[in-house]
Amino acid sequence: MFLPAGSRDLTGKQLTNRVAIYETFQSVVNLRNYQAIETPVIEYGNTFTNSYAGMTLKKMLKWFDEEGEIEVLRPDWTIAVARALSNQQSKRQKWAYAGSVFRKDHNGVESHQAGIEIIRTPGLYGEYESLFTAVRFLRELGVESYSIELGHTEIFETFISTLELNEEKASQVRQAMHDKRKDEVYRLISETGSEQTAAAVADLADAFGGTAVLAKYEQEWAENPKLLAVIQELQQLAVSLEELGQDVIVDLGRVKQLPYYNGAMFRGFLAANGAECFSGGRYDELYEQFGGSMSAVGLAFDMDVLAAALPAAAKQERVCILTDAKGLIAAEKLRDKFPHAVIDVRTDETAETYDQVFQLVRNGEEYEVKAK
Ligand SMILES: N[C@@H](Cc1c[nH]c[nH+]1)C(=O)O
Repeated sequence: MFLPAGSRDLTGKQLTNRVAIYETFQSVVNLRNYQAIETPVIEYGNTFTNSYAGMTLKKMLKWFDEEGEIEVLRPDWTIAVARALSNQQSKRQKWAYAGSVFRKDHNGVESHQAGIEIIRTPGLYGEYESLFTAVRFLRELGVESYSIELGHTEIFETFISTLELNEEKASQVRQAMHDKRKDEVYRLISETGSEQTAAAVADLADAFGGTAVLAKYEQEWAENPKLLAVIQELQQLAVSLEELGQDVIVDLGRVKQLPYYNGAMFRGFLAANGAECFSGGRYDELYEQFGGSMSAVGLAFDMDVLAAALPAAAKQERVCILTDAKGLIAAEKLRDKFPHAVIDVRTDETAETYDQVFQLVRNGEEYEVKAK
């Protein structure tokens, strides 16, 4: 039997690690007073494709329902949670979730996320809380070597808004910028006539690295209150993370990879393999579809990346109890003697390896335990 392209079965370390990681996530968010939320796996496509959410149907798993409406498998938690919360009376600010998202990309179709969303909080509270939760969670997992990258939607968008680009052109520039194809960025923008903006945006493709980049652009944009405010915001976040002992990098040329972001954006990268283990940002405008903008910030961890990166859980003692079918009850009782061991009760021999093997031998009505 075959699976559709992109679907896969999972066993072993990757799966066991993921379960353990979910447990750590639950305990971290419980201790920070997050409220759990779960949304259905099946939703209307429009929830994600409307002009506020901005996703495209192309990569979603979708079909028509009997009324001809497009339904999709949850392609994004953040939008689904916003929809759900807009129907709720709850005044809670901090929400946490865990489960699959479905998008067709190079990694397949299903990925596993655990995330947080923080709404209705003042100032930079949402950014701090998101980032601090990430730091705490990764520390609890024993992930030590990673960098947090800070970016901001309003740098690239401010430059772009001064140009009259149609949708198609704007998305080409965005893509070229995302791929850091500096020459292409310059070419596309200078075609519109503004060579000065073309040079400024192309330069942004190199504006990444350590936090010294912030100091450089603080000077460069000293006369531009909007960009200066962005730099100062990123500086505050960077300083707070560094105070917690965190390695911070910045990418001022970063473009939003999800259409709903409008503010600070952050990502976590594992030092070992450069894999992105979390990603998030501010998205106040997504809530405008429910009447009025609202402070909203969050991030989601890639549980598959984390599961692959963690070492296998510490080995537990493995015990095998061999018995005949009638001895199963006696074997069950024997478990109490090994409260922390992994115990396999078998009625047949096996090639699996154990630290200890016992045989239950019938002696009248009783069973005796013999070491093998
Ligand atoms: N939903 C985003 C992560 C996120 C959570 N909150 C804000 N952003 C993602 O899938 O990458």
